[in-house]
Amino acid sequence: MERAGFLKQKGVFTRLSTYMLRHKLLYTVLLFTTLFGIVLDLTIAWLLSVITDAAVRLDVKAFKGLVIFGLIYLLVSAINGFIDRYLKNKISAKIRNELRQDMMRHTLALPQSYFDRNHSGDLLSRFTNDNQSVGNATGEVMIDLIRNPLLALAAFGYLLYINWLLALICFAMGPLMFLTGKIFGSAMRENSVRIQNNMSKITSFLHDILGSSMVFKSFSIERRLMKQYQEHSENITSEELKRGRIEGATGSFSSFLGNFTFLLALVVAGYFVAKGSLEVGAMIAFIQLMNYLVMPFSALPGLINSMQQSLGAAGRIFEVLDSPVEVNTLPEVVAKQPEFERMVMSSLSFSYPGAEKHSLNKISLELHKGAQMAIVGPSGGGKSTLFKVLLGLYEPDEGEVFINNEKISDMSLAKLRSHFAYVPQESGLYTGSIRDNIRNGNPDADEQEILEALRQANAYDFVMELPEGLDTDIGEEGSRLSGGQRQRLSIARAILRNSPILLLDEATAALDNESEKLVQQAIRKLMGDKTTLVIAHRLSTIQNADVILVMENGEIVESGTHDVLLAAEGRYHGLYYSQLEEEEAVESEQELIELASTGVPSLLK
Ligand SMILES: Nc1ncnc2c1ncn2[C@@H]1O[C@H](COP(=O)(O)OP(=O)(O)OP(=O)(O)O)[C@@H](O)[C@H]1O
Repeated sequence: MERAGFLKQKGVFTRLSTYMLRHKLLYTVLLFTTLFGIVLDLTIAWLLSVITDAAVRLDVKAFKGLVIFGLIYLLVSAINGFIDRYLKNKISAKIRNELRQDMMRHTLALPQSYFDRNHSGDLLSRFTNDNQSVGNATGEVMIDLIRNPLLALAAFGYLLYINWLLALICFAMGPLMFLTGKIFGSAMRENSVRIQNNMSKITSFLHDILGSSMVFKSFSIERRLMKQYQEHSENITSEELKRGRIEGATGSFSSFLGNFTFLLALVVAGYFVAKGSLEVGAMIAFIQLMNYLVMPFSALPGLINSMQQSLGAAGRIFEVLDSPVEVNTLPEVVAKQPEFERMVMSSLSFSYPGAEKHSLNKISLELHKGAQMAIVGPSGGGKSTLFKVLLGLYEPDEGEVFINNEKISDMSLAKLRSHFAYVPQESGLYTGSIRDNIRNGNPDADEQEILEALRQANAYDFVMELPEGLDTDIGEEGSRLSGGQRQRLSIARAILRNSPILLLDEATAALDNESEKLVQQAIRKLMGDKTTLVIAHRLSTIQNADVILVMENGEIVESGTHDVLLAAEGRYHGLYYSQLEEEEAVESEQELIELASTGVPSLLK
């Protein structure tokens, strides 16, 4: 187990070094400043001994030169320190930036199944917490891991030169320090993994909650959420407290060893000075050098722990980077819209990974240029899944889809998707301006084309009334707009895309009559003479469709025009009349409310 973990970390480190090697030059300069820093550290010990000896010898003349030397030393040391810190930060920032971008490029290419399986909050945590942690490893921690043993070695060499017996006493604690690191290291590693997992859970939780403030407010579940958050937060605190205990034990144990050796060596050094076999200056230099020997050894276990934490974080990032992608390079927007004549689905079946039952079962249909096809049916019938397969988000288990006689499995995903303009149920708008959102339909669209699309989508007037017009920031997922406004912007985006087939997933959320009318008008303009495949939840909107398919349990159980299906008195007939009854009930309820609200004041008069 332990060995497997070590091998895994070794693999992660090798992987991480490919990023580090891209900055060979910076690392070389950093190595130079580090080595120079060690020389500067030893120089201080030497300077102390020279000043002390000059003082003991009452050699006043020597001080002028020593002061000048000291000032130059301070200047050089400050410059070296600046370059050293700057380079560490620069390398770490650059590697973090590269990892972030690689991760984003990879994430954008991940298949839909990845997003269905993994929580977006977990991904967020890898983009932020883990990225930060890896940055530390490639800068500060990495260099200190190299610097500290070198400093200890150099100090040991100097100590040997001063007095070999003292040097050996000091060096004897080395193995003990490593033992400390080993004892506490594995506890620290396990603790880090638990903290990272808890961080990922809390980020996922926050992501869900903060993205749906209306839900928690309307359900008044603030206390419940607070309690759940408290649990998540306390789990992290309890692990952090454990970390504090482990770090405290590691730190105090290693500084105990360090101080013990230090005192021992000091007593011996004092004894040598008293006996006259060691100069006072040499003893002062020795005390300084002791610090350089003790400090790296006592810092080493902590550094190894930090490195392990960072490698854990890097492992989580590489896990994402190793997840299979659906495309090797991010697709380009296809500038020229493809011609479309006919789409055929033949005996298409599909089950979600791990699911026992088919979500699509032997679906066959034909859609011709200009035709308007509607899909209706009970919830869970497979309507959205059909769209997902068409868009190439999932591959069918059996059967094929042909567009103009070409198998979609032989097309690039970019080419396949260029056939469709998709209007999702939930609008799918992003934080940013209206202009940016509409342009996602066609990044090359000019101002006139954007305004025209807004006009056709019945969105022009409301956008122009906003203080910042097209530049208005619509908030998270368009939260500063009404439901109907969001839908009309989503339609404008699809209009701008101008693809031959329109995939329209009608919103289930009911809009008020006025808003509904505006959206319906926009949809009609969007459909125009376009080939349309629409998932319809309100059957009243699709009575003119060329063909209506009724889907149930992944199968097409009925198909035909509105009149034919009504006459057949089958599933569609049942769905249609039950919805009609519901709508009538809602309408009469609304009439009663209106009557009540207009009637009450007149009674009061
Ligand atoms: N990501 C998924 N993983 C596993 N099963 C899924 C997934 N998405 C949908 N399903 C299942 O596939 C079946 C068809 O779902 P689908 O979303 O296509 O239905 P739908 O007709 O669009 O429903 P609705 O009208 O409610 O949107 C359902 O049984 C559903 O539970």
